[in-house]
Amino acid sequence: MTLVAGVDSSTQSCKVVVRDLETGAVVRTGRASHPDGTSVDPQAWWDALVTAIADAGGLADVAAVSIGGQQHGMVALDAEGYVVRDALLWNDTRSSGAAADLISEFGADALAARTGLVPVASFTSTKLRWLRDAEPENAASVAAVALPHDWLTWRLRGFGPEDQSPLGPVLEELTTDRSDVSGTGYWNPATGEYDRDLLIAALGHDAVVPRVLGAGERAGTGIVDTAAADGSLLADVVVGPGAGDNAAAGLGLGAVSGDVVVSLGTSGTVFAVTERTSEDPSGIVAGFASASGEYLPLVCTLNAARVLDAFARVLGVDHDELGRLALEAQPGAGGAVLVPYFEGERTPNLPDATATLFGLTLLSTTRENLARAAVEGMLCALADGVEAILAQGVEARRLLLVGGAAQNPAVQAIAAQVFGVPVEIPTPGEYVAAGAAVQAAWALTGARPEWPIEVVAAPPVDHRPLILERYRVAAGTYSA
Ligand SMILES: Nc1ncnc2c1ncn2[C@@H]1O[C@H](COP(=O)(O)OP(=O)(O)O)[C@@H](O)[C@H]1O
Ligand SMILES: O=C(CO)[C@@H](O)[C@H](O)COP(=O)(O)O
Repeated sequence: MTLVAGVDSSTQSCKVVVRDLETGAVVRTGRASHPDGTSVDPQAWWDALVTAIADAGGLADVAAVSIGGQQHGMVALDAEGYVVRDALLWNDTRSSGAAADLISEFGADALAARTGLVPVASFTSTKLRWLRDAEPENAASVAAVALPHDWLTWRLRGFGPEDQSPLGPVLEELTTDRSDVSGTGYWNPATGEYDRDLLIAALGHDAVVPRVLGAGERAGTGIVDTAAADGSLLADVVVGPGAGDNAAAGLGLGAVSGDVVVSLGTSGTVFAVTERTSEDPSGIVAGFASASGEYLPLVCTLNAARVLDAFARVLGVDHDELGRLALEAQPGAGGAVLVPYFEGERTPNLPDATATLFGLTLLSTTRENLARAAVEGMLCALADGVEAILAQGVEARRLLLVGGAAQNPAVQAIAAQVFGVPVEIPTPGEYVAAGAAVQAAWALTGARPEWPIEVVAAPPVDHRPLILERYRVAAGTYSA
């Protein structure tokens, strides 16, 4: 049996899935946690990757591997290959002022046309501008800029600082892919080229940026044997291009025209695979590229699964019980409305906002209504995203619900009430890692594998417009 491996280095954890090349069947899995926080030493991701690989039984018998990862994080390297400072993650909002500065210097319309994006704090270019202004000494020492999956791929291939890697700090060996580079703010999805002027405007000087690989292209051959202490290499393992996690999930799901994916992980995202680039000067829809050669218009919120984590904690229950409580309440949660901007928010662009519970009365303040308000608030925050994606001309025959929180039956049922589109739940699984495994197989054989995806639930459409109407009134008070 030929085996391939896919990795999802996401915000909260690292997951490794080993699959049978022929059938796509999952053979082994491994997992390790990432530290909390929005500013993280990338070494923690490497340590988690090593642990997750060991947990998955190692990669010694695997023919190919590819790494999907959280998007946008700024991994700044000096000329010796050391990280200059902790990486600022996609959900770190300190660069919101830098985003506003870039917009006022270049204009939202021009930036949307040049990069597919209007800057918000999530995007890498704003983090570089923040570094230039807040930490000029660190900025001056930056020799290369990479994304989380680029850096992990480079390290796994054996590159890195002299004292930490067998092959040393060869910055020119950094690679990325179309999907992840499209979230930097200095790459043009229409031309497929870096926009060097924007990179220089952000960082203050030029730097090495990773070579951009196409779908199915190899980053190289040979990986570090993470089970060996001496840095020896597994010389024959093919390394795929890797991807941003959302694009990898799209690939893992085999998303095609008519599919809109809603992912409920740390972030909430809504996206579709399209033939054409998208340009949204309002900045709501990011015009990313897909991991399979097309495009990936995407809307992202900062507050998704962890909204439910917080309410489960406060109510002293686990996720299953939170779901049971939520389903015992009526749609609309007795008037309780949660606007869940716990981490600030990106869509709408309110980086300093906090969450608010509206509409509480003595009668409505029950555990059931609070649980339901949490689920409704998390989903309603994404409803505008679904509308914005459809406004880009995307057709939605069904919404595919994935990510940690999508496993919750209450989330599935309430999604069918909030979104006006049929909802389907694919077999529970790690779809980012699945997409990365697809890339590994593609890079190994030269052909995209066709592994089956099954839908295990399709809650009947039960549209309750009242839920979203009330939410919009409450959320509207933020921008008033
Ligand atoms: N049954 C469940 N109900 C609600 N939330 C869940 C459930 N299972 C996992 N989660 C939450 O999903 C999140 C992890 O999802 P995941 O898609 O792996 O996130 P990420 O990719 O951002 O790390 C965690 O916040 C976890 O608590
Ligand atoms: O910033 C975005 C998309 O633009 C996020 O979707 C990140 O890519 C993090 O993903 P998760 O860890 O939530 O899967």
